[in-house]
Amino acid sequence: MTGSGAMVLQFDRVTKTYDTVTAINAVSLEIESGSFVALVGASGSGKSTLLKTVNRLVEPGGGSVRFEDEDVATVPLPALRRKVGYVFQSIGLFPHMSVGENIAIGPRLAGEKLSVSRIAELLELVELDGSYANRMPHELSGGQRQRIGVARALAGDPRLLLMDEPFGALDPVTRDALGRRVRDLHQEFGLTTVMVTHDMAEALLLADRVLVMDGGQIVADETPRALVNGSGGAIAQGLVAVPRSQADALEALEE
Ligand SMILES: Nc1ncnc2c1ncn2[C@@H]1O[C@H](COP(=O)(O)OP(=O)(O)OP(=O)(O)O)[C@@H](O)[C@H]1O
Repeated sequence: MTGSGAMVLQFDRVTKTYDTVTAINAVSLEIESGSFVALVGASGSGKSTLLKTVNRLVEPGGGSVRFEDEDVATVPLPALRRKVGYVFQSIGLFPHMSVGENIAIGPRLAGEKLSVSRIAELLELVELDGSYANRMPHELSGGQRQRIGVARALAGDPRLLLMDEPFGALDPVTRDALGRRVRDLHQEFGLTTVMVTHDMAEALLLADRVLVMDGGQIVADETPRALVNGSGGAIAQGLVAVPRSQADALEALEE
């Protein structure tokens, strides 16, 4: 369910242009505290670029992004990145650091040392035993690495979680389990979560609100229920048609 009603993120006519490509075209958008928002759309529609304007991996050419009523352009980067957890597909664990050191890297860069018990606690949040802290990244499966990515994103006690195709490289069973775990953590910690995904079924099942991007703009902004019931326009419905036709095909196999 959505949260308190306060707006945690406010995009005001945010634009980003690369040479001749307008990756984001004057996007204005507000995201409510406690909501779980999925950002879907075709490849190249601007999803990742929009997400990265929040933690300033991308600096917009125009417009502004406000996080908790502060323009992110004016917040010192370490403080911003501490409050904003970030999980992405190629999780980028440092190969020569143990799992524990990888989890603790964000706080360490901000001058804080995480205790062994805090690292074990973070591992338990993603359903891994505390002993994983001593492993090296190459000793993990892809799903375990992605769990470490989530633990690392939570290490700074963020209030906002940004996820860019976090489960894209995972097998369907792991993907489903980790998606539901993240949804539970979102609820447990009262986070606001924005997740980029290619998978409309994942968006419909995990999010409270689904934003559809096309050509650098948001062309639909609907609840999953409204999308399933036909709202959102042609582009959104084109994306909903994929899981719908798969569900129909499965049903047709039933005896
Ligand atoms: N660093 C960059 N330099 C030049 N063009 C870029 C850069 N980053 C993104 N773009 C372009 O901006 C547009 C939007 O890219 P973006 O990565 O935001 O799309 P996306 O919807 O996240 O795509 P995908 O689903 O494939 O990850 C694309 O046309 C892309 O080629």
